[in-house]
Amino acid sequence: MESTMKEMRDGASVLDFDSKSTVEGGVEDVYGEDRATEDQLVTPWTISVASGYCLLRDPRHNKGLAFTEKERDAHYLRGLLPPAVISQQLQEKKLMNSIRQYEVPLQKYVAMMELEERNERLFYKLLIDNVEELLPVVYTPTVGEACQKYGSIFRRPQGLYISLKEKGKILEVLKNWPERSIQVIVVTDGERILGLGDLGCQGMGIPVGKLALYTALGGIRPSACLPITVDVGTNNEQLLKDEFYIGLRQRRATGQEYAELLDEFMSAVKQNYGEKVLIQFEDFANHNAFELLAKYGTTHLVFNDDIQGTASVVLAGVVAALKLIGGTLAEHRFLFLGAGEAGTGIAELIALEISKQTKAPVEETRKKICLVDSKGLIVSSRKDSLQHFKKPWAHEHEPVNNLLDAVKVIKPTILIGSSGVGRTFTKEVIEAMASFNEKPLILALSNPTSQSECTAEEAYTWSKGRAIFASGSPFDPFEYNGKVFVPGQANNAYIFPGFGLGLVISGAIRVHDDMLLAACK
Ligand SMILES: NC(=O)C1=CN([C@@H]2O[C@H](COP(=O)(O)OP(=O)(O)OC[C@H]3O[C@@H](n4cnc5c(N)ncnc54)[C@H](OP(=O)(O)O)[C@@H]3O)[C@@H](O)[C@H]2O)C=CC1
Ligand SMILES: CC(=O)C(=O)O
Ligand SMILES: [Mg+2]
Repeated sequence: MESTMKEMRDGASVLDFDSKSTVEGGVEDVYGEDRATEDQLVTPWTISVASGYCLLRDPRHNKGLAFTEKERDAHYLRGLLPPAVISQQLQEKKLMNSIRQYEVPLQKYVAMMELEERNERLFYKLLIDNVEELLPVVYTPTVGEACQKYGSIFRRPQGLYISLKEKGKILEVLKNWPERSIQVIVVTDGERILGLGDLGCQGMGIPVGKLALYTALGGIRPSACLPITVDVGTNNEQLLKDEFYIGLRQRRATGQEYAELLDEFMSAVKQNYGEKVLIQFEDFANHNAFELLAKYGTTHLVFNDDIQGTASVVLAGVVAALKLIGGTLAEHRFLFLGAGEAGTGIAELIALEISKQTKAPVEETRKKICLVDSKGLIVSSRKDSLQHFKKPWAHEHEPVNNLLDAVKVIKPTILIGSSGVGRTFTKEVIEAMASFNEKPLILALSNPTSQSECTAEEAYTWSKGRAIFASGSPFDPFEYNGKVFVPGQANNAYIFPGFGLGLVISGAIRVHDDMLLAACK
């Protein structure tokens, strides 16, 4: 052992390279480091001990200038740091000062990601202590722009990439991840990133951001969190042409090829981490999201954040808003713009809760809720052509082509935007809501800010200060007629970290609707 270690230090005779090597090509230096060819690889050896120079480069343990005198002695750090010892509190102050100086949100994002790569404890300290200020940086809206530009800002992998190239080897890929005790996985296939569409492999920013919140808001150890992007290609032409694109350069696999990769992934996760690992599906397109949830909901500990997390947080928001707008849940009429994952997920949980409260069957309570999609109001005459998750919402009603007309005929008390399309709550729509509601509840859930159905300013101005408003991405307080209105944020971030924590610490192995209702309360 002794001699092997010495040989490794002295120049890697361990690998038994000599001048008679059969390796063709490659340029050789005295350490044999450049012997690798494409056919014959040189195994990269590192001796990893968390002390000295390596310790300063290990984000899990590095404290930078906050290492105390005693720690500097104990961990062989003398001389590797300037003499000043700076407390974590002061480090935090310095970093917040420098982050505040950036005017471009993406620069703040990059600064935060660099900090995470350098000093993980400090990263989480900043995030926890300044959550209101930094949530829009590491999460929506800035994470949306980060995903769009991920190819350019990508430095080091922050999670696992499992692509079609890894088919048949996913279990091995999972074993490449340095941590063993994984409790929460957030996985995306990048097809519906916020309201920005298909960003392929660059969707990785989303699982990374979501898991940062699992730690900052849920208290799950960072090492127990694993962000994963399953790359089955992208249909985003711009990315396919982008020379900096980091993903598979092919159109999306579908059908059996897609299902088989996902199936291998789900089996490998269970085999590697056991039955109690939580898998959160995030930002899949709806044609896969509902199917994956139905398929794996009975065999794995999974939930879909966009369908179920959003439902839980929005129901909680509506129930809280009843204190302002009055009435019981059952006394309200709901209209949605957008009948996808978020829209139908929220609608179903509201119907379920009304059913619980009133003892009416859920088939009846669903009738209090109407949804508009890109083709107009969902009505029974459209039933045959509807995707399965829309069918329960195809009520008996005359066809209505657009949102404004739907608002006028249905006269909802609560209007919820989950369309992914910005500025769809027009002046006419908000004015109509305000014409028959003393306090219309307006939720513009779509992310990021550019896709919000309306801004806070628009909701308050067009309703003459009467709207109760919340949005998926945050808006600043707005002053109208001398009164300051503070908009709420309706985002699943308010629930998934706590929900996930509950699942993990309770030892649950399946997620049930009752848990979502309990979380909502
Ligand atoms: N605040 C939060 O916590 C959350 C917010 N979201 C946001 O919600 C948005 C939608 O997400 P998700 O439900 O998963 O997406 P989906 O793609 O599943 O659903 C989008 C829905 O909007 C409809 N739609 C699209 N364009 C229009 C339009 N111009 N007029 C009317 N309807 C339209 C679609 O219609 P059709 O079916 O006819 O195509 C579809 O029904 C995204 O922006 C996402 O960021 C999502 C989850 C959580
Ligand atoms: C918040 C979120 O999950 C989304 O917009 O997709
Ligand atoms: Mg999402």
